[in-house]
Amino acid sequence: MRRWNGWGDESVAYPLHEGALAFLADRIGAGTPFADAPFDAACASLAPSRLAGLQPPAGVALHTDAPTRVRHALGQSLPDWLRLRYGCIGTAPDGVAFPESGADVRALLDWARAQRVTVIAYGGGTSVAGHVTAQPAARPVLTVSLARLAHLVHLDREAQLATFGAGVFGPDLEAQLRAHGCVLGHYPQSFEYSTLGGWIATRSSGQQSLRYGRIEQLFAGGTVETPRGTLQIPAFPASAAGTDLREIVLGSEGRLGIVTEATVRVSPAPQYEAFHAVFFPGWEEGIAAARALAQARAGLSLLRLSNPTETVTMLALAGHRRLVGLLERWLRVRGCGDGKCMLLIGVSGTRAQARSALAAALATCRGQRGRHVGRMLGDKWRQGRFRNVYLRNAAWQHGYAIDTVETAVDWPRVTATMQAVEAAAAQALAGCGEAVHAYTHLSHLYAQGASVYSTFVYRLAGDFDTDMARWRALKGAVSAAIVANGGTISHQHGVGTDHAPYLAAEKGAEGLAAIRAMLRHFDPDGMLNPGKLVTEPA
Ligand SMILES: Cc1cc2nc3c(=O)[nH]c(=O)nc-3n(C[C@H](O)[C@H](O)[C@H](O)COP(=O)(O)OP(=O)(O)OC[C@H]3O[C@@H](n4cnc5c(N)ncnc54)[C@H](O)[C@@H]3O)c2cc1C
Repeated sequence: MRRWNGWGDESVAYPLHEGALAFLADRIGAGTPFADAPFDAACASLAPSRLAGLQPPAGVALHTDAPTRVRHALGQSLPDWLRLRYGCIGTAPDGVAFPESGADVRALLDWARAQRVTVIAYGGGTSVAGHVTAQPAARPVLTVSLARLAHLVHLDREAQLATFGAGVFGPDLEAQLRAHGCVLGHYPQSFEYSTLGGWIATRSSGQQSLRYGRIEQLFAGGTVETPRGTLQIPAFPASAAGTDLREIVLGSEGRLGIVTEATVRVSPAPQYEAFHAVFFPGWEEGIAAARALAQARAGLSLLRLSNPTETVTMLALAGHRRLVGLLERWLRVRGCGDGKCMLLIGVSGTRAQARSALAAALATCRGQRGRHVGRMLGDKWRQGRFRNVYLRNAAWQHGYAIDTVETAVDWPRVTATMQAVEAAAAQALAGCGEAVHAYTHLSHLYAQGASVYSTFVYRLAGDFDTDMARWRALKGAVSAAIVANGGTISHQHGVGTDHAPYLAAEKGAEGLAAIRAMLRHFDPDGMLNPGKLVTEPA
């Protein structure tokens, strides 16, 4: 069963070992564990449903019970966690509907418009930017879960196109494709619990986007039910027929309509896949190699460069102290001591393609004094790629919060942005009398620049207001640092509520006005997910 107040399946634990706890205590002080609010108390705190007793469209399941409402009230951002863990749910949907077809979604939107009900589309609820949280509103709020629209509708192997119900979760989507020898290749870290519709609506990016592309490249067309009517977007290999309507659906965050079916570009399953690790003496060498590899368009499936603090942290959290100790001694005599950086390199395709891409990549790395250490760390990363997220649960149990931010900037600004974000986090938490353990990796690499992804670990105070104040201080400071350095407010997590105040910095007044006008066209009454993406001007 899925955890109601944390990440993932209740039966999966990813404990922090003694060494990892000592590592954290050394850097930011020992955490203090405290009890979470019980589920029953969270349910009891909800206001009565304003949809109870209303008759939904024929044949559509509408649940107004408190447990279902709590389970669909919040996403996975740190403020969402604070509200769940402390039992301060606040606003919750008045009901959750489970349509089983596009026609059900159409009927729900027509019904909601007639009843003056606000509608929030809900995929997997893995948003980390406040996307699925109901705003305090005079109107009742209906969350529409796409969980029952999860099937492979059509597969055209010749055209390499697959059409799915938009509520399909990552593992189910890949399993249905694998049965036909295909993959989509979209692997966000939230893969286990995020959905195709959510990926499209938030412009998501998967860990192997270097090979398969971001969701923008994978989304070929589909069906969107909007309050005004049905938007059907056909899939063409390419088109010069004016504005591409996919672009207005991508990143629309549930404000334009509900994606019911999506057609995606699939690939034959790779025959071979491997992940290798290379260490560099320092950041300068690592980033030079990473940039050269990205700009060579070298046929790799993954490049992920950790800065020195992240490298140390990953090695400390890995356990296996003896093996890591041996590795570090081996690296030290080869010039990679304190300050070393780890680069993960993924190769996929036929064995011959993978071997030749890897050989070329390692030659580039050697030019920057990179030391190839083989596949062991890469294999470990692959095993843990969707499991490391469970560390958030374990850290919380020991009194630590983990939060992340991400942006993308051009190469000349990558290092300065990384440093500014980490420094801003340290300063913000120092203002709260706390220390932060901040570390960064470049998660997605392009010829033009890279995504800069920073993680922050800091102590929880154990009460809602203080922890919310700490998060606000941190989030405000790092967001301001991103904007000041010319970064986008989000490379992959979207805007939601948490990033909305910073959107004007990159869209400008005219850009925001155009987005608002476009949303108003499809949703004239403003009934879809208000307060997300763009706020209405005062
Ligand atoms: C631990 C963790 C790791 C993550 N790693 C990544 C990562 O590597 N890459 C990445 O891109 N993101 C990542 N995310 C963020 C998150 O998983 C993505 O934003 C994801 O795309 C959200 O999908 P979802 O199905 O959970 O959508 P939800 O959270 O349910 O919804 C997100 C938004 O999309 C809208 N929406 C959902 N479905 C539809 C639909 N069918 N039609 C219209 N609108 C819809 C919602 O209304 C909402 O505004 C991570 C999140 C967590 C918690």
